[in-house]
Amino acid sequence: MTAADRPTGPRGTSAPATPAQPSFRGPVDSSRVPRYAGPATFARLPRIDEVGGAADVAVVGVPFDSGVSYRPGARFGGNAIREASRLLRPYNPAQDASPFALAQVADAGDIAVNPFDINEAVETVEAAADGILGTGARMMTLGGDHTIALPLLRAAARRHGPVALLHFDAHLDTWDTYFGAEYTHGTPFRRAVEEGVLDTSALSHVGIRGPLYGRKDLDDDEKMGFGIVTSADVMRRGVDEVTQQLRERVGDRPLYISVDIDVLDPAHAPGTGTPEAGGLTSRELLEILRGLAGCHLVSADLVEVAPAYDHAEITSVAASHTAYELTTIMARQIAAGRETQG
Ligand SMILES: N=C(N)NCCCC(=O)O
Ligand SMILES: [Zn+2]
Ligand SMILES: [Zn+2]
Repeated sequence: MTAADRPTGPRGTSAPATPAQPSFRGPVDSSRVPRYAGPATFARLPRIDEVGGAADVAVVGVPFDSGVSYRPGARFGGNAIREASRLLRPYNPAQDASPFALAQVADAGDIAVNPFDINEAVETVEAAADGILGTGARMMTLGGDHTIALPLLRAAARRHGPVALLHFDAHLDTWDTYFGAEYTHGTPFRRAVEEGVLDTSALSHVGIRGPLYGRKDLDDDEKMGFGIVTSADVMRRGVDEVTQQLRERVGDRPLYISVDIDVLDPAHAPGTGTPEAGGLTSRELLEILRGLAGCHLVSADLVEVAPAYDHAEITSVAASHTAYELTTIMARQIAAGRETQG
């Protein structure tokens, strides 16, 4: 084909054979710089200031655990996950994607929150999340205890409208108050329903198990609109059937995924504050998440990693892989959106 034969664009210019692919700054190359060297960022990715202060996916820490009802220590979770994530590699075979080449994923550091004033902490997280989502970024937040889901959901809803929620947890976290306190790690999703930040036609808990205060806990939860996939359901029905059900419930709504690491069995995640026997395996959790690829995931959190109770980084490694699957879903979707826009 000569130049004259080439198809031309509307203004007579030669149409490029393939649109230019944007390039993104990825992780430090672990074949050149030992993976245990240097300060930890999530997956050895650049800090957000190293990529011009903006990213497609911002990985953000929230070192806060003043909302817990039992063991403290989740304030150290984000940094434990960053440390454990040094071993992640750039290609994710389970989703056939190199997430950090598809979108700019960067570590946005920590939100500095007041450990002595929960109300102020909730406001600080909400304002910081507004700022990050306002740049057009999606958030992958590393907790911190589950209290932080409320301000994160408020910010997500301010940007997208009421969001669908998939909540992976041993616990319902739809209780009313503890010691009269409204903002705790056992109450974020009741507050979120009350405030109208959730799309109540698309709410599911996954991995629920363990003793409750009373039957009313379940009745209240159902009235709020939640469906429950128990930990035993995952075992009996299997990952594929459960994932299909979750996908149908969520549809193409803007989706928030909240993962409390205690959804995993204490054998798979001992490093957490309120452990419950009989949980998911890390394999089950990762497979369910992979099966959610293609959903419109706008933000996610991973909370309740308390490294003081961990052994050999079992919990923080599982958490780092969980965050990796979630960021892969986001990066794939960002790249797909870029392609449809041309
Ligand atoms: N969000 C977590 N991890 N736990 C909530 C447990 C609340 C309770 O102690 O009843
Ligand atoms: Zn929990
Ligand atoms: Zn929780």
